[in-house]
Amino acid sequence: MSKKNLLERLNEGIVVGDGGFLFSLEKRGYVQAGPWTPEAAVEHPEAVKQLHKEFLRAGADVVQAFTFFANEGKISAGEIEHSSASINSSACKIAREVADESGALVSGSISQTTGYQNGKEKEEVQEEFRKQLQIFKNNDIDFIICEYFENIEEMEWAIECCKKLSDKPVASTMCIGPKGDQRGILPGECAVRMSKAGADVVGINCKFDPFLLLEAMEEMKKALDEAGQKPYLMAQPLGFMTPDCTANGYIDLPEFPFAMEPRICTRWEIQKYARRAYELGVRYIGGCCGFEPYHTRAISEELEKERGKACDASKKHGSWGEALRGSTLSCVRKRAGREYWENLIPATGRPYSPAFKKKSDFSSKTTPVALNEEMSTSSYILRASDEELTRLGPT
Ligand SMILES: N[C@@H](CCSCCCCC(=O)O)C(=O)O
Ligand SMILES: [Zn+2]
Repeated sequence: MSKKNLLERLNEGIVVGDGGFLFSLEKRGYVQAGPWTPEAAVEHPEAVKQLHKEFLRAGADVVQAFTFFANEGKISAGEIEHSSASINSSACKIAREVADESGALVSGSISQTTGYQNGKEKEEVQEEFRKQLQIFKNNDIDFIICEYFENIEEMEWAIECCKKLSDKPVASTMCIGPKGDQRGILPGECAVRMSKAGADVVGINCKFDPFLLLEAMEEMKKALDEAGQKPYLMAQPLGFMTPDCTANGYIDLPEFPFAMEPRICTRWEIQKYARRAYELGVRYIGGCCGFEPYHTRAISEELEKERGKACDASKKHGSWGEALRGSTLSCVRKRAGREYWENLIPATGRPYSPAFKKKSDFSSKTTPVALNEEMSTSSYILRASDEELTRLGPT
């Protein structure tokens, strides 16, 4: 029996996405921060393969081939001995090999280009997309993701290429928050334009924490409903908390990229995100930078009933920490269960770690989007406003 495609699966329910490959592999020494290019698909295929397997074990329904930023502009700009074509081809083959072991879907991903950032014409920018898309076609990937676009115009160019070159489903996610794209085009208009350009699935990935991202997704849903557009909704947020970021998301935080650890989401925050995303009507629920396999497991566990299945990695993890009842330590046994973990506000362990960044810590001049004005004028933003606390929930 043939495998159900992306749209058939979304029509039936939830598709769990995988997580952040660049950040995960950078920590393991296979990706260089800065260029953030995926030559590891050729240099260390076993590392890429292992990470795919771990996300699948954690419940991912999709193997996103490691082709992000593998366009010619990015690859030729780096000191990389491998061609864009060889990286894309190797990434697709690794993804297919792993996916076929479990019936998961394989996606290829294209992303924004330096060409567009440098003002190149539409035809030149689209030629970069076409080269990657042709390799995806040669490898018969199951669907295409256009991800991490800061400008809706370039996203529309990318979707146009996908629709011309391929009959596969197209998912498109901008990397924007509540303030919209780099030209200030708001999330709602971006969503409608992605849908009208032909994307079957629209949403947001990266740059913002799960809760800020869902705020922007709410705007998308409202605008799509008003415009009578009915694409599926997709969310792949950061696995970091960034309520104090600017309109440019985590990139502007002084901690990016090598001191994000105090901001890592707990598995319980991800369960809260997965529930809110599902209740909002998002049906492709995954993660991006900072998302490790245990975060994906948290999505799987929160939505286990809705999905009608548990993930393999849950065999080593009792729901809401129930497995702690097996601890020899009575103080740990007491922490088994939802009541404890859902209400814990975790400390960072760093006495001087502020809850939020000082306004002067930001490289860009834009004030933090997540906080209301009176909060962002204080020298130290030591606590969230009441509205922030209710929005972020008790944890
Ligand atoms: N599918 C990709 C998405 C990466 S999101 C973008 C990270 C680049 C940050 C930068 O440009 O500095 C992944 O899993 O890593
Ligand atoms: Zn990302």
